[in-house]
Formats: sequence, structure tokens, C-alpha cells
Amino acid sequence: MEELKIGLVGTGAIGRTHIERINNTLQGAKVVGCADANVDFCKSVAEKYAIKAWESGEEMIASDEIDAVVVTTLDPFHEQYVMAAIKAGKYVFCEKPLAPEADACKRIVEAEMAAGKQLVQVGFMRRYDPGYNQLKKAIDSGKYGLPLMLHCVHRNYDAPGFTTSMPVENSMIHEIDVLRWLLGENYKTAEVVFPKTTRNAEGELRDPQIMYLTTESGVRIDVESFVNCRYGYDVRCEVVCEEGCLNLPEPANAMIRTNDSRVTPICHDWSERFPEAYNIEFQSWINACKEGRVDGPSAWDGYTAQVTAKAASKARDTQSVVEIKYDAMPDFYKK
Ligand SMILES: NC(=O)C1=CN([C@@H]2O[C@H](COP(=O)(O)OP(=O)(O)OC[C@H]3O[C@@H](n4cnc5c(N)ncnc54)[C@H](O)[C@@H]3O)[C@@H](O)[C@H]2O)C=CC1
Ligand SMILES: O=C1[C@H](O)[C@H](O)[C@@H](O)[C@H](O)[C@H]1O
Repeated sequence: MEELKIGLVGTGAIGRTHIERINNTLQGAKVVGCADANVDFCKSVAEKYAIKAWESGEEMIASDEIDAVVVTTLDPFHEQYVMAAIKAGKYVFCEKPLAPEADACKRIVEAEMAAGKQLVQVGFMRRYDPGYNQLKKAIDSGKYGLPLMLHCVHRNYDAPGFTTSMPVENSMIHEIDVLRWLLGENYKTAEVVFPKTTRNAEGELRDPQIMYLTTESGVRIDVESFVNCRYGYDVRCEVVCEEGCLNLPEPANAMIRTNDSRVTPICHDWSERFPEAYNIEFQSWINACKEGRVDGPSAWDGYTAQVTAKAASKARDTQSVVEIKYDAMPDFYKK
């Protein structure tokens, strides 16, 4: 079967890692064109990978040179390119979040339903991480009883340009999606509190933040976001069950004995922490596109995550506990 010809919009940090993995590691597809608002930089990326640089992302998406689309622009511009892909009837992988606003996610859902075929996958890659899959297998086994509490940490070394809404709506959106997937249920309430703010936070950013979620069955979750921790990239998830406690595995880095000490390096950023998850996610997406289906996180998952994030943002801004209300999932999205 012919290779899937992919057009990628957004040749920034993660966009380039996705070109690298699709063209040099994975099977069955090639990124053959790219576009970006920064046209000159886009041309330099296109030259590096010997692919076509397009002045317009929409023109690239509409072209018969492209079979499928990857969107890796900044969050506010996801919608325009996802919509262009739906209009062209092409499969589209959109990095998380689907869109910063729940209304925009709903517009995408409605456009996809009107097109009559699921085309959209959202880049919630932690569902593909072997570590999170070990947690899910252990929970689903029932060996340890029911989950009661989850204690999570999502720390970045730094996060240039972050504003106070982004720890929830851009960063902890990962936990919002993966924990819903892990536990197999939606949330009921959200709350966000501010510990003491680090002097390393830019401008008005409140950092760290702690988000508290309760699920429909009463599981209590706390997620700490610290996007300027200044020691590395640190993601943890502890699931406390009735008869056992499950911890997300950390990368097995060698311990180094030096200078009268023992040192075990940790990751510096997302690209080092989850390389396998990204590769499994994209190989699965390529295979599904070639078989004419979407089997990853859908536009409805993207919408549900953003509804949750917006409830958490309301809780943060009002310093209150907010009850979360979800629309019923349309049959269109039921597996
Ligand atoms: N799944 C994951 O773990 C991660 C996901 N992401 C997501 O990937 C996306 C990109 O993030 P980064 O690569 O870190 O950002 P970046 O800032 O490195 O790259 C964004 C690119 O988008 C381009 N751009 C901005 N507006 C545009 C427009 N209107 N049309 C076309 N191009 C435009 C910029 O010129 C830039 O090249 C974000 O949505 C982010 O949430 C980022 C890091 C990790
Ligand atoms: O998706 C990501 C990364 O996974 C980081 O952990 C987040 O903090 C970052 O904001 C986001 O783009």
C-alpha cells in the first residue's frame, strides 16, 4: 500500500520532532510538505527534510498532494487547520489541546459530525505511554480493589510565555484526559488553589498551581503543576487503591557515582520523557488512517477535556469548587 502523504502545519518544537519520527523512524507515511506563519523558518525546515514548503497551510491541506494533516501550531490556531482538513475530507492529527476554548472544540465536533465521518485525532499521547498502560492494566485487573485517590505531579523546568490560565488549559490538560481514560469515568467537580508563587514565574503567572478533581464515583484527584521548577521535567502519578498503591514508572536512567555522590539524571523536557508514547501514538494513527478509521482520542475527547479545563479555570478565577456539566456523548462518537 502506498505511503500516506502528510502535510504538517506548525514547524516549531514539536512539529519538527513529529517530522523526524514520521520520516526517519515510523513506517507507512512521510511528511511531504509543511507550512508555518514563520515562512522563512518553514522554508529552512523544508530544506532540512527535503520536503515542500507551502506559503499557506490551507492551500497545502486542500492540495491533492496531501492525504492527511498534522497540526502543531500554537493552540489558538488549531481550529482553522482542523476545520480545513475536515472540509477537505482528510484525516487530521491535532496536537493537544484541540482548541483553547470549549466552544471552538464544539464547532469542530459539529463540523466533523456534519461531514458524516470521524476524521480528527487529538494528541493526548499519554494514553499510548507504556507506563500509563501498566497503570490501566493494574486498575482494570481488579487485583488491588477500586481506586480511591490519585496524587499527580506535572513539573516543567521552565515555560516561557506561560500565563496563569495555561497550567490548567495547556499543561494539566494531559492529566485531565489521561486520568479520565485511566479511571473510565468523567469528573464531577473541579477546584484550583495557589501555593506560594515562585520568584521564577514570569510577569503575573501564578506558579505552581494545584488542581483538585472529583470523579462521578467519588475518586479524589490532586494534580500539582509547577512549570518553572528549575530542576527538570517530572511527571508522576500515584493511584491509591483499596488494597494496593500503583506508581507510574519513571525512565530507567543509569545511576552515576561521581564526586563522592550518586547521581541519577532525570529528563529535561517532554521530548525526553515520552519518546515511546509519541512513536506508538503516531504509528497507530498512520495505520488507522490507511485503514480508513480513527481509533485514538477523538474530537469529542478534546471537547470533553476542554469543558473540564474551563470548569477548572472558572474554579481558579473564582476560588471556588465548580460542578462540571457535560453534554451527552453523541452516538457518532460511541465505539
Ligand atoms: N503532546 C505534547 O506533549 C506536546 C504538545 N505540544 C503542543 O504542540 C503545539 C505546538 O507547541 P510547540 O511546538 O511547543 O510550539 P512552538 O512555539 O515551538 O511552535 C509553534 C509553531 O506554530 C507556528 N504558528 C503560530 N501561529 C501560526 C498560524 N496562525 N499558522 C501557522 N503556524 C503558526 C509558529 O510560527 C511556530 O513555528 C501546541 O499546541 C502545544 O500545546 C507541545 C509540546 C508537547
Ligand atoms: O504538552 C505539553 C508538554 O507535555 C508539557 O508538559 C506541558 O507543560 C506543555 O505546556 C505542553 O505543551
